[in-house]
Amino acid sequence: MLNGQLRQMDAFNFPSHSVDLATGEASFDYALTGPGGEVRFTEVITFPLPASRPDDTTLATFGRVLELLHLVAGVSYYKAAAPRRLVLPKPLGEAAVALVTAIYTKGLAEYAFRNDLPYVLELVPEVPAGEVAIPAAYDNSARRPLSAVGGGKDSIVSLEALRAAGLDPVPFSVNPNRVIVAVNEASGLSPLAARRRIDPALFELNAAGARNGHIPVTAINSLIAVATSVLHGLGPVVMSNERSASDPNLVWNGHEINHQWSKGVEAEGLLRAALAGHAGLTEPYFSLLRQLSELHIARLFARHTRYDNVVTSCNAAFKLHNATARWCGNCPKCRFVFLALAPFMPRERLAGIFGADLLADPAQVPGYLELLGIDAHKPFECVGEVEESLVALGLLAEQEQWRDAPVVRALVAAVPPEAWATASRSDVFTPSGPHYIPPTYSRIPMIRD
Ligand SMILES: CC(=O)N[C@H]1[C@@H](OP(=O)(O)OP(=O)(O)OC[C@H]2O[C@@H](n3ccc(=O)[nH]c3=O)[C@H](O)[C@@H]2O)O[C@H](CO)[C@@H](O)[C@@H]1O[C@H](C)C(=O)N[C@@H](C)C(=O)N[C@@H](CCC(=O)O)C(=O)O
Ligand SMILES: Nc1ncnc2c1ncn2[C@@H]1O[C@H](COP(=O)(O)OP(=O)(O)OP(=O)(O)O)[C@@H](O)[C@H]1O
Repeated sequence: MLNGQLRQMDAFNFPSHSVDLATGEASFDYALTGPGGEVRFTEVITFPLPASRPDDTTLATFGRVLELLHLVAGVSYYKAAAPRRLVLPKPLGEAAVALVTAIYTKGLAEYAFRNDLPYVLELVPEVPAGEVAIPAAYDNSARRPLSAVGGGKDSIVSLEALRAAGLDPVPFSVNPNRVIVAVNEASGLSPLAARRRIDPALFELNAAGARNGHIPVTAINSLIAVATSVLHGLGPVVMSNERSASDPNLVWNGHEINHQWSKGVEAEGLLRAALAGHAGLTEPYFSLLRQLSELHIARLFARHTRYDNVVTSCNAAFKLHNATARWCGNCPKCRFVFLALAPFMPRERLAGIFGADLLADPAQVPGYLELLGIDAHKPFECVGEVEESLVALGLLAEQEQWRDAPVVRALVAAVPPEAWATASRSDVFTPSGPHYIPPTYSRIPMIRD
């Protein structure tokens, strides 16, 4: 009955949104509509409040960022039915329309692929005609950066690079769980946090068999971070999205399918352009690690020992329900991060961080073959390129502490001779590719070595 009703939905709408500046609580309303009626949702995001009320210009900019957030955060609810019409609430400028279009097509590409819904990749939002007010310019580029912290190694590398450069970062997280709280405590810095409450009705629909799948969560977290930064009179939001996040997992019906699309450089450019065009923000958001490979970031992370007891990159620790305490030790991300860190730290230290030595366990071999491109496509997870895994394996084969580990031996034997030729150490450790790092930040020495 429920699914029958959802399948009849032909449009996704954005009825309203509001914010209460006394509590910091913003509500975002959504509706799936069709001949069978409508299903409504409300997402609530609670922003941390600044010590004093911001001036009107700041509040106007904050309001504009919330308008973009309303549109982008709708993906979670759109995906429960995937109707063919996406009906925007009011006229919108070109850059904002480009962002919204990409979020619902490229950001939902893995979802479209897995649910076999090719039309999702070609959605065109319906935008009401009319004038769009031009925002006042808002330049916060010289203020303290807000550094997004996800609990994993990448954001720790950024936080420490900003701190070492004297830029006085403020750590920021959405729904900090135990891992993130512990990472912030280990940093010794005073963090800000926003609370995001997905409408529980969505979980009920999921349990009843509604369409489900991956969404571009980084775009949502990024806009919440930008809104928080504006509200608190802070500077650019610094993300830790790496070079390989821009590379697709596979091509389907002529479209690239990228699990990490909203961490990629295309999404970063679209988000920046929409924030400039719609909210007047001149330097809102960039990834400090954009030109670095995962392996390069792993090398930088190995220099910091203060996070060893808390750092966790495994996605299972970040589930909304039934999260693991730390590393699950049996997923592509755990395997990849273990392999990436192994060349740069003592074996005991790495086993201590993970609570297990993954390269000592032969049961891990099939998963590693996948990462090495020997089996299937790149997994739908936040893992580096095949080249990075090959370079890491090559480095391990040269080290006494690792070369005889059962998994290392099995993998070295399994990699075809021609595959090694595609793995260039200098490519992996030389920063490259497009980026939006502003000059003050691109001079940070730690990112350059
Ligand atoms: C933690 C995780 O990996 N979750 C993905 C998983 O969801 P699951 O049901 O196992 O657990 P929950 O995350 O608790 O989600 C419960 C339901 O809520 C829906 N939902 C969640 C967050 C949200 O913002 N919107 C939602 O609608 C979700 O669909 C669940 O039904 O599988 C889901 C289906 O494939 C994924 O959508 C969940 O992914 C989370 C949104 C998530 O936070 N994932 C990140 C760890 C992640 O994958 N990051 C990527 C970057 C992707 C990007 O482009 O931004 C990465 O690090 O590579
Ligand atoms: N809950 C969150 N709140 C704010 N930012 C987040 C959150 N989760 C992830 N991010 C940010 O999103 C980006 C991508 O997240 P990702 O999980 O890849 O990074 P990470 O946790 O730093 O490192 P790792 O790749 O080791 O997991 C990073 O900049 C990260 O800081």
